[in-house]
Amino acid sequence: MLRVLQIVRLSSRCSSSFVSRMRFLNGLKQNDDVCSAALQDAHMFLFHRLSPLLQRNHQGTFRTAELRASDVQSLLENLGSDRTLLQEAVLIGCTEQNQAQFCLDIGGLDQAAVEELCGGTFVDLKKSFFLLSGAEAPLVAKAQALLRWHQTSGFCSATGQPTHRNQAGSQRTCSSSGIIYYPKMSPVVIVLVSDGERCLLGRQATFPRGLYSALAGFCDMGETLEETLSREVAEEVGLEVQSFSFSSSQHWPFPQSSFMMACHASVSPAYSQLCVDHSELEDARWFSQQEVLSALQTPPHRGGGAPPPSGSPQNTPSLIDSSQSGSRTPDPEPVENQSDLV
Ligand SMILES: NC(=O)C1=CN([C@@H]2O[C@H](COP(=O)(O)OP(=O)(O)OC[C@H]3O[C@@H](n4cnc5c(N)ncnc54)[C@H](OP(=O)(O)O)[C@@H]3O)[C@@H](O)[C@H]2O)C=CC1
Ligand SMILES: [Mg+2]
Repeated sequence: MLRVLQIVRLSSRCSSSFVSRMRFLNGLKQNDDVCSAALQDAHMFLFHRLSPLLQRNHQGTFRTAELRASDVQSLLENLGSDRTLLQEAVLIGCTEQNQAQFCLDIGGLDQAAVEELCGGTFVDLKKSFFLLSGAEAPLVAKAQALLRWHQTSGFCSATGQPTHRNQAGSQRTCSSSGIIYYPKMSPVVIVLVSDGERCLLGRQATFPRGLYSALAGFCDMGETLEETLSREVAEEVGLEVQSFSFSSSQHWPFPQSSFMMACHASVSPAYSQLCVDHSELEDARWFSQQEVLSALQTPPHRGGGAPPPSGSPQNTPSLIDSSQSGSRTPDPEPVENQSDLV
């Protein structure tokens, strides 16, 4: 308790609320007792087999279900589950008021019973991205990535012995060797290539029909950002990048955790002839600014792979990189009709 007070005092002395929140979270990761105390009064994000629990409000928009740790404890009691399940919750952040936020996967419980008791629905993460606000989607993505990491990291890859998590769930330690494991993610570069007039988009055979996106690729061990970018563009479309600039970054939970770094790159118009590697991409093409603008104004097609809207589907992408659209929220409609992502 003394340690809790020390951390609260340290936080309150900081002038910036951002600094205060970061210090508070770091304290929870470092001290299991402090973290346990924060868990008792935390905001909880519930998942069922990695699908988040969403609730629909009066305006018809979706939000993550607002639950406190005490609500989850009552839920566990109601369903005859072990109350200690709450200890498996993983820290994902904190509110502006330094209220800890945790996530918990209750995949062992009856899904329909939990949905009825909580007045919500467990929704596939990809579909949730279309329903949640730009502020909530990244938090839910982070939560799912951490829950998945814990579910698949129960044993040490060096000794084969069980690993044990700290209370925050920010690391796991091998009980035999003492090796500490941290949540893993793969760095990926996603790049919009331009020849000064047009931009280059490609599609993999597995993409939903009509979807084109910027080129992307995993970083090889030892590569810099610019080396990955140049290699991927050379490998996938046979072009040599002249210059590039960093644009933004995003965590991407599909299919495993990636750290996506988005860049713009330019190639010489004189050397813009594409030589597509069809083992990687089904198609890649240059698109004019007008084509991109009209595609972005076309609503995403619904129904998981339904054909793009009529017009000139052979020449116009119906979705451009919708995979980066975590903050894009279409009009609410039945969850099962939301469009697919990469
Ligand atoms: N436009 C796009 O392609 C978009 C991609 N993304 C995300 O970016 C990621 C990377 O894009 P993608 O074009 O698939 O990547 P790559 O162009 O690098 O091609 C994927 C292949 O790279 C190999 N590979 C190398 N390192 C890894 C690793 N750490 N994890 C998995 N595979 C690896 C695998 O081939 P092998 O098994 O033969 O070694 C895999 O099939 C995707 O997983 C996707 O989630 C997101 C938005 C858009
Ligand atoms: Mg690729």
